[in-house]
Amino acid sequence: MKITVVGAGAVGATCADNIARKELAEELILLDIREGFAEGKAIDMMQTAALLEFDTKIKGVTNDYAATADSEVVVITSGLPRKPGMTREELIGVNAGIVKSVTENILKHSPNTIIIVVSNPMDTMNYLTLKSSGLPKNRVIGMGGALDSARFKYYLSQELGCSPADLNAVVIGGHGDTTMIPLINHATWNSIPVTQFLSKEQQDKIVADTMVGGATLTKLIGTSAWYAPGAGTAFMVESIVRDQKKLISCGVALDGEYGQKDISLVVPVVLGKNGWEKIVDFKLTADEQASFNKSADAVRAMNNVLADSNLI
Ligand SMILES: NC(=O)c1ccc[n+]([C@@H]2O[C@H](COP(=O)([O-])OP(=O)(O)OC[C@H]3O[C@@H](n4cnc5c(N)ncnc54)[C@H](O)[C@@H]3O)[C@@H](O)[C@H]2O)c1
Ligand SMILES: O=C(O)C[C@H](O)C(=O)O
Repeated sequence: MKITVVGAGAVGATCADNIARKELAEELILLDIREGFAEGKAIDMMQTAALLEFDTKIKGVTNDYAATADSEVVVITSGLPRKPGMTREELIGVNAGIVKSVTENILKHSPNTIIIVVSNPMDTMNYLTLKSSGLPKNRVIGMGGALDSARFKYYLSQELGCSPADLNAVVIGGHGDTTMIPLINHATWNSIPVTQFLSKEQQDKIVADTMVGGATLTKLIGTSAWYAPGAGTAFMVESIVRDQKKLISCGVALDGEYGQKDISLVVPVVLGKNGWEKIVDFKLTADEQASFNKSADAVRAMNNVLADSNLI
């Protein structure tokens, strides 16, 4: 198994670190545009191999796409992160060009790969990759829901005083401060609805905190988060390369599912060796479906920027 991570910054390096620790690949290429950066990060990580006892061989390269040839999975994290006070959507101007050119270069050497898009604004960057790569839709997957669902579980566990691992909780919609939809009415604590243990006020606060989870960390840190984003991406990679068929919220192309078409939005999908293999219908209430449609409108408006800029 060969995996490539593009972008050796905070998220890309953390994702690579998680992939190596889990030994998800024999060969892991870390690629960045900044001279020597990925090489340095890769050597630093390889120097943990003796301590952490993993066998994955990590190699860093500067813009050398030939080194990525025949990767079975490629993770794209290249691009600017937001600063405090910014929305993810404000990154589109710079990141769309980066994601498009990275995708083109990757496909020259790995034409049948599975691409996981992390760069923001993720819903629109995943749509761009779907449109510009020509890959079958099941092989283009956006990371956002895995992270947002983990954050949702964190906030629920804090309020319930329980282990996040005992929770089932899912976020769908868009990966934006106002477009994500934490499905609190579907969330359970070892199969008991969490709504049985939380007041309406507590529920509303958990939902609101989850939605601005990324912005909260950006304000605290000064740039956006990377530990949970890197782990969330590796979690998806693991389900694909081990063919685990885990049900994970991911950004995927919708063709009528959840009432939407010609858009990438986050919905629960089964992830396995073929990429996303099945969209699972959560049977939304009328209110949840209305929120989903509103998120779709907002994401579609961002997607239109791509056409206006001749990127698709
Ligand atoms: N989808 C999510 O849930 C999620 C979570 C966290 C971060 N992100 C996004 O991921 C991206 C990366 O975040 P970060 O914190 O790692 O940023 P970072 O600045 O630490 O790293 C980005 C890296 O991309 C590299 N890069 C830029 N252009 C490139 C190109 N053309 N080819 C190869 N490499 C290139 C930079 O040199 C840099 O090392 C941002 O857009 C951020 O918003 C998304
Ligand atoms: O918040 C950000 O801009 C980065 C990422 O999308 C996140 O949710 O952590």
